[in-house]
Amino acid sequence: MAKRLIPVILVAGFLGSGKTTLLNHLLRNNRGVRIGVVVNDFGSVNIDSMMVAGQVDSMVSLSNGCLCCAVDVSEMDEMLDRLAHPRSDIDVIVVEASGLAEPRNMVRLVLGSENPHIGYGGLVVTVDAAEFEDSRARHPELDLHVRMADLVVLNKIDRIAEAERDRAVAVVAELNDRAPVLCTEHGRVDPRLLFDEAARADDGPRQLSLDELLTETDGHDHACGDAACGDHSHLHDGYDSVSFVGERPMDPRALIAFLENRPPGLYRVKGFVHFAVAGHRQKYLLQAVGPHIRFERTGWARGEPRTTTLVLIGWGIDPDAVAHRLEECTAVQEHESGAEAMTGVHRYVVSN
Ligand SMILES: Nc1nc2c(ncn2[C@@H]2O[C@H](COP(=O)(O)OP(=O)(O)OP(=O)(O)O)[C@@H](O)[C@H]2O)c(=O)[nH]1
Repeated sequence: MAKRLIPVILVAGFLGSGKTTLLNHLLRNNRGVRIGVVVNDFGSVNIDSMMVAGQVDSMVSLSNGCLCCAVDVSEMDEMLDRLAHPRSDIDVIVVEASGLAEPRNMVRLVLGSENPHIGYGGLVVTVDAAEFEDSRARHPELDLHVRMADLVVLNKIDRIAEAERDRAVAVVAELNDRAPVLCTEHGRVDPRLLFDEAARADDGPRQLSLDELLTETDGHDHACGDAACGDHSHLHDGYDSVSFVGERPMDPRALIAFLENRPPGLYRVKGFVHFAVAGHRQKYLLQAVGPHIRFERTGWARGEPRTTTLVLIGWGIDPDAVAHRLEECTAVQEHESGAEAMTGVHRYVVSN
């Protein structure tokens, strides 16, 4: 019997909508299914790969550019070849796109793959239910992404009231009456849904989305400059990212003041923070999506340098000015006392 094709499932969705959270959920609840991942981040520091590291055996990570136009089919093949080869023990590959990726190009890259061991397993699009209306108003491209999905994960429903959720479901269904819509908190999707879906790759690559790809026109001007990208604008047109690595600890008050008064357009901040405040020397995971700020306490690995590593993404921002403001948030010296300085941070700490 021919060896089963390894399905490649694409996970796309706007900045901060919950792709890494969903991926981590799948990795933790893999039910014995061996998952290989391709993680792509827009910044030069790949925070996403740091967030899934330790949970996954096989990972290929790409930073500093959007998979959808930073690589061509042969480069995508190189990545897939590292996970899917005759001796591979991987059952399924999940590709997490950057939050600015153009799913259509990602699908094209997988469908164009010459790797004989893989099959296209479908496109999952995550949607931040709380930010959906604002985001689609600012980025009409997001509607097209929902239309292309084989499964829509309407995430963060804990942040909205039931009526708002019903409205969001109705909008998604109107955009795409073909794909199931799952309402989730923290990306908690039943993995069987994806992996069962994925098993269909036995019958050859699924081409549901391809039909749409070939017929869909989104009416936008082409602004990418990459002929392979097709005739459309990109979410990452006009976006800038700043990668910040601070050797000196961060001053908690200054960092909170920065986060609460972000430069307009700075939509996404993620990474790890080192505060050298007595009793608070843990590694703090920082996540900001739109107006929401969140810290989680985690631990430093043995020997891990105590640095602050952040990626900041926004539209119309001045990257040098952002980097400068962050530099100003670094503390001149370690705070041996003054735990009260952490009060502002504590307002945003959530336990996992
Ligand atoms: N309240 C709430 N927060 C969530 C939920 N899902 C994810 N988050 C939080 O949203 C933030 C962003 O989640 P990620 O999974 O990193 O989002 P992402 O799509 O991978 O982000 P990018 O890679 O930057 O595009 C994190 O702080 C998550 O903990 C949810 O269902 N409810």
